[in-house]
Amino acid sequence: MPILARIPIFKALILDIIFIYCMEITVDQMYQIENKGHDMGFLKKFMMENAGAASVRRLVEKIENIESKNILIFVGLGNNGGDGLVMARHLAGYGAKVTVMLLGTPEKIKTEESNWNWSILKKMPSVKLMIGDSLSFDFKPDIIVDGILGTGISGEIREPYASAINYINKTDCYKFAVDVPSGLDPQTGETANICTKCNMTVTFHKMKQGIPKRKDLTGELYAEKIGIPPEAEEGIL
Ligand SMILES: NC(=O)C1=CN([C@@H]2O[C@H](COP(=O)(O)OP(=O)(O)OC[C@H]3O[C@@H](n4cnc5c(N)ncnc54)[C@H](O)[C@@H]3O)[C@@H](O)[C@H]2O)[C@H](O)CC1
Ligand SMILES: [K+]
Repeated sequence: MPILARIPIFKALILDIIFIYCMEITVDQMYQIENKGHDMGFLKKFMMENAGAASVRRLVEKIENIESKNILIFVGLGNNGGDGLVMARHLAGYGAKVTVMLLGTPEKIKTEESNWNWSILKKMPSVKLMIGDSLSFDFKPDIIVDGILGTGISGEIREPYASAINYINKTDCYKFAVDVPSGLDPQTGETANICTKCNMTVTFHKMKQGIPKRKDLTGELYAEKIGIPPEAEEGIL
């Protein structure tokens, strides 16, 4: 054993570092765990539901009088956007004034679980749905939810996501990131050409290695369980 590790305070520190490191996983491991959980029968739509619900719980804990707030939710066409759609439904349940801005057209939504959530929102007049790339709104948001890009990010940010990220950064309000601020690579902690700067970030299942390196962009940071069976980690972690 190295000399320093024999001194109790250093031993505790080394154990702490090992513990924190083990708690963090790679993005690739996250996708493998998610797929294994899905194959076990815990479907991705349930994970998405829990991700959106856990995010809303954190937001409601943080913001007083959520029912009086104008909340603008930007959603991308992948599952990060799907989590944003779930949040919209839950926030409407709290009585908040919710507007969803889908960055694209509904036919381009990429996954079954996101489509499923979009189709529920279409039956909910309590949530205002907008599509396309216009960034003009007839209200001032108190809160913006960034559900644009998550673990699926690759390369420089393309339109219309880039303009939405710029809009978020120049708007003065509370900003909440779903899973990871859009533009931040959750594996490396590096940013693309642009990235949202948020007040709170809720990531799912376990912390991804790059995210805690960028507390300047995440704001308050939490990792929330979303119901994936621990057995889904077997052979992966
Ligand atoms: N961790 C979990 O168990 C769960 C995570 N969930 C959420 O799902 C996203 C990951 O979803 P995925 O569809 O794989 O990726 P994204 O939503 O991040 O987007 C992918 C989509 O975006 C386009 N894209 C990629 N890079 C760019 C770019 N630079 N510019 C423009 N567009 C880009 C591309 O077309 C991709 O297809 C995760 O973060 C969580 O939020 C689940 O909901 C629950 C389980
Ligand atoms: K995001």
